[in-house]
Amino acid sequence: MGALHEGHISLMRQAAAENTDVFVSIYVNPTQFGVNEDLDSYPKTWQEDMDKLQALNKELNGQTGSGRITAVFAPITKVVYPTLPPSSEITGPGSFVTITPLGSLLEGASRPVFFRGVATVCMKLFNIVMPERVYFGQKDVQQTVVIKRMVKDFHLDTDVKIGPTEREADGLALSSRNVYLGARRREVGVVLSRALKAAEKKYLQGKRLRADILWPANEVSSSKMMEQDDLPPSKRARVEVDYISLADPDTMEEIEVVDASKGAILSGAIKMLPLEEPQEREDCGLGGGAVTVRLIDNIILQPIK
Ligand SMILES: Nc1ncnc2c1ncn2[C@@H]1O[C@H](COP(=O)(O)OP(=O)(O)OP(=O)(O)O)[C@@H](O)[C@H]1O
Ligand SMILES: CC(C)(CO)[C@@H](O)C(=O)[O-]
Ligand code: BAL
Repeated sequence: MGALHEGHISLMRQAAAENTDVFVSIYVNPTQFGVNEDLDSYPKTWQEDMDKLQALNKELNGQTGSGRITAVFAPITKVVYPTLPPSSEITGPGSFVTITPLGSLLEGASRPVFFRGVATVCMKLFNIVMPERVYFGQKDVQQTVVIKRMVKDFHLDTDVKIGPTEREADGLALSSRNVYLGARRREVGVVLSRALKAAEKKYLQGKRLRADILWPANEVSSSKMMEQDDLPPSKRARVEVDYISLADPDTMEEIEVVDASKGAILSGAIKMLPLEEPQEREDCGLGGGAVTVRLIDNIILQPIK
């Protein structure tokens, strides 16, 4: 969806290492945004994106045995949705791909049209470009599960490859939406990756029960929420937890016990609420701190042989 950062570039590097020709798609797909979501404020940085791709190609040209970015596919909506103006209503008309119940859980529960939009646009992109391999980031873990399921169930002839989540030094997952955070919310936003790390530690220590794994994550997030609530509005960055989940890696359904031979997916979503009292000369991020920023993250609890 553009507004490229190192997370996206890392996927392109991986694709270039494994293929001769890499197509980059840049398209902010309207059908995956609900009517009250942030389609209009989604960051668009076309020129900077092109500069980054050219810089990457320069770097790749100097490497032997590496492919390069051959094309950027940035269609207009009339090309992607040729028949009807696309609908973001759950009951709206259109030709859609739905993956249920997988697409209704977690991110799908908070964003009811999201995975219908994602599966639909990816089906279109795959049909147009006919890639031998497609590259997605682990940051959007449920999306990777949905796409793998779609490829399997619709017999699509492509390999789905997943690249690791790129992070800031303190653990915050890179995301195009981070530009809206500003310094105050940026500092608090790292709570999600800290909470998930605390839960992962329990799994690595041998815990397998849901309650034993998730309590430290809930503890980390609720103490951060309380700490911020107690600060004055001029200093705090309020945060709400949307969900913290421990789920089956194939179905994304919540589990009570982790089967260590299969592993599990720990994931979460938080909402950074608008800044209440932005201060003069404060770095409030794009939008002056007024945009609610929803952040997601996850850790895969690897199977233990
Ligand atoms: N930090 C990251 N590390 C690795 N891959 C990433 C990262 N962030 C995004 N990606 C992947 O890049 C691809 C394009 O994602 P997209 O354009 O939606 O960007 P995004 O940064 O995830 O945006 P947002 O967080 O605002 O949804 C997706 O496959 C996504 O999983
Ligand atoms: C898969 C995707 C490109 C569909 O628009 C989007 O959800 C994304 O960038 O993660
Ligand atoms: N990477 C997911 C795109 C979205 O949040 O709409």
